[in-house]
Amino acid sequence: MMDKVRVHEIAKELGINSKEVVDKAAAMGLNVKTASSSVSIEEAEQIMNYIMSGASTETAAPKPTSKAAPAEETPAVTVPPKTEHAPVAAAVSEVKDEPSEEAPADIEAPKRSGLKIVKKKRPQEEEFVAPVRQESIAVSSYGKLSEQAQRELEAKRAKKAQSSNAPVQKKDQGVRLDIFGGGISDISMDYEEDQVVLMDFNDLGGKVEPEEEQKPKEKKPIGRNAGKKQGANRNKPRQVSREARKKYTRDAKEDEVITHVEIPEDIRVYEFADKVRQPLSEVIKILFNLGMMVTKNDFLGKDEIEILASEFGVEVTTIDPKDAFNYEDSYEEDNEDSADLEERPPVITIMGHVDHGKTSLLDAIRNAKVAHGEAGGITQHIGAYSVEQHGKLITFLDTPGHEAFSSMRARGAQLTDIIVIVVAADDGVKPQTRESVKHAQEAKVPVIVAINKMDKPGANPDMVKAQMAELGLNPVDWGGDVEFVGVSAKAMTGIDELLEAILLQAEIMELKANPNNMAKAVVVESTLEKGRGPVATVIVQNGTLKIGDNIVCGSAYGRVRALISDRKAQLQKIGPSETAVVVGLSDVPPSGEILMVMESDKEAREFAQKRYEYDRHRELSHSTKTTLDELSSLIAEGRLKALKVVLKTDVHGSLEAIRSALAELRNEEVKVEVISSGVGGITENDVALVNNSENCMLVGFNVRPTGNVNAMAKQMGIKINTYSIIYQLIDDVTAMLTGMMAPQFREENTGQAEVRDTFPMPKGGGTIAGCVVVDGKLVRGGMVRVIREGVVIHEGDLTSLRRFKDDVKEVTKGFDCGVVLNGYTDVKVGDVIETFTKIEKKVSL
Ligand SMILES: Nc1nc2c(ncn2[C@@H]2O[C@H](COP(=O)(O)OP(=O)(O)OP(=O)(O)O)[C@@H](O)[C@H]2O)c(=O)[nH]1
Repeated sequence: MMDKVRVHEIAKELGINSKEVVDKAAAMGLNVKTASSSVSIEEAEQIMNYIMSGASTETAAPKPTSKAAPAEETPAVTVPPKTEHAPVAAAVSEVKDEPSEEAPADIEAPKRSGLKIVKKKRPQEEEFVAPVRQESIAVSSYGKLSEQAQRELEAKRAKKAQSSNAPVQKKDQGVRLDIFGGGISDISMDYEEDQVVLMDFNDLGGKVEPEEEQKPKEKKPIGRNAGKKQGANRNKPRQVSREARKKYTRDAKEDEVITHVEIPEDIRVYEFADKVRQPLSEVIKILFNLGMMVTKNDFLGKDEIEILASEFGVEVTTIDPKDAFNYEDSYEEDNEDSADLEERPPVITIMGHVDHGKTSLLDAIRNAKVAHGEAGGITQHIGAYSVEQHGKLITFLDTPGHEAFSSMRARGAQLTDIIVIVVAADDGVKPQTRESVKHAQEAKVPVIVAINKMDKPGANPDMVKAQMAELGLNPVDWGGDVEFVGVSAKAMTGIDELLEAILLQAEIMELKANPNNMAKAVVVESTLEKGRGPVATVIVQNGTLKIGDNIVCGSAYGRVRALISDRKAQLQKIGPSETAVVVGLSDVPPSGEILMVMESDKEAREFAQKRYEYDRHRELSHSTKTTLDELSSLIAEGRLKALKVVLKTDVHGSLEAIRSALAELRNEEVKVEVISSGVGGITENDVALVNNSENCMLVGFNVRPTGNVNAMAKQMGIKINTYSIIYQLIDDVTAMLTGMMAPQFREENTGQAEVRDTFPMPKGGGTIAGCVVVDGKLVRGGMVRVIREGVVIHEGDLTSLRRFKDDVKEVTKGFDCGVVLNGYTDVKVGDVIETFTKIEKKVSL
């Protein structure tokens, strides 16, 4: 039996928002605070009556006798003219979705207002609005509706079909309502309604007499608004300003036949409402009814858009807002047969398991080649470098392996031509080796295997070959197509062979680019440098990047002021597959971003600006959309213990890599929450932030705190954790997280004894169980449980364990003993007593 009604149900019934109902109910003196507060049916009726009539039960016009019919069932409002109270009330029940001031059904004004209210949603009924799409499922580029949504839709459609057959719809009845008692321009439609106000030419007999609309303004309201104050307060219940009404009226008139809209894929609730010219509350209501709680700033998903489109009878096509700043599309790719295409150097990424020698190999290659190059060439770490082998260049990406590679791939920047997988000859294939192979296979990038540490006595290249062959990489000398080269980064052997193999592979691939095109490059690493500002290491994919070029790079733009090589040489230009640090950007771009040369400074600036606005827009409106199901998991999430981290790194690549690694450190109990992160040194702000947060760790990667920051941290008792190896950082954070986890225990049973007899203790002190140990041993100091016929009937402590009259620590199998249980006397002959200890387990993530 339902004898309570919730506020939101009343609101839904009335088609207004819950807050209004709460306010009204409170004004009536009812104890109603939120949308989920409940009231009795009588109170609900009073509230509804009050809201509809603007008067409380005592003063209101006679109550509608039946519950208001759903709005959909009343496409044309039927208010017979010149009728008094009761019919007015009936009319009220039919137009319950109307705001109270909109349909006063002014008895003295029903002459020839020449207006009628029709439902916009039913064009087949109302020839006035014929262009409105009737098809309920809008054609769109989106995927299919979810099953549940589909069912909801079906149900709604059935309901609609039913209601459209209802006899109340008599379009030619010539229904007239004087809305607001004003002129046409003043006529408004409730912004929560889907009705449009149209001239009713039937009633006017073809003559429009707008003058008549002016008069009722002064007239005394009768009917729903009868008990209400006049004048300024007349429209109070809905609080819709005249301007707002005008606006909606105007919009409605202009856009009443919206059948098709173009929307961006990422559209928020209020933007969608605006686009389809529907009240925001209506959009929220529809989604709410489907169990989706959204706020106006939430982004809509594909299914939600489908549902809404169908509800509003609007066809929706999505456009990509990113098109506005997608400068990449404007790049004129070179025709494959173009005579301008020239051979370009290969770009190599080295991957492999930790400690198998990636860094050593990169260094070995670089050192070997630098020594041949400019004398004393001092190299700097810039994230990429080129070496020369027999007059041919090879560019190596020198970034935190997988992560940088993945993040670049995620951004669609396929930069790497060949992947060199390093495997230690003495260690063989390990988890990260497999991961590297997987990466390469997924990206369809050819692989060369460098078997490193060949200098070690335990080196076993055949083992490596066999293991790699198992992963699908068959060595050339075994009849496969993958080059395996034995090297030693330490002894500097095999380096030339490796470079030869790379060049050979590159030759097969026929890598080409057009050096005469405008440059298109990919950011490998970026940072903010003192004195130079934002700098980005780029690798040119096509064209030639020159000093003075106008460039755009995501939301950054500028002019190339300097190009610096890894050997600190100032360059004038860099061609395809070449790398350099670019100075002159307005901001630090993320790795993987595409840098492109533009015709003009203005063009570059515009693209960057649009991108900046887009990014900002997205950032400001983090979606808080949740379904009811998600809500409970969010609540559960709130119970998660979070280790907060403030993270600073030297370059963007590491920042992204560490962030994503930290995000993975979680289980059902603990997680990492990076509350602030950035590229650059640790600042006093960072220390202050950590100081103000609970469970917070300050982490720096390849950055060191300076004097002031150190002093401040010391004073506040904050530890600054700095690292230069990602794995150590992750290990430390993992240890911290583990420390936050609740201890877990493991039980260890020590033994069981059978109760053979029981004796009452002197002075009623309990029961002594005379037992024989049948398995293991009974021990004192641990826990005990009593088992009767296989069922545990008691668990607790052991008060005493005795052999004859002596207290003992333990009694082993085959011996008798007396056992007294703490607070438990109901031991019976035949019970089994078991002692056990709880051992704390080492928890791990
Ligand atoms: N004997 C021998 N040791 C090597 C060789 N190459 C690297 N090592 C040693 O192996 C260890 C790991 O080398 P790294 O170059 O740091 O390995 P990595 O794969 O870059 O490791 P991460 O950067 O931690 O992923 C170091 O102690 C090196 O000195 C080699 O060819 N022979």
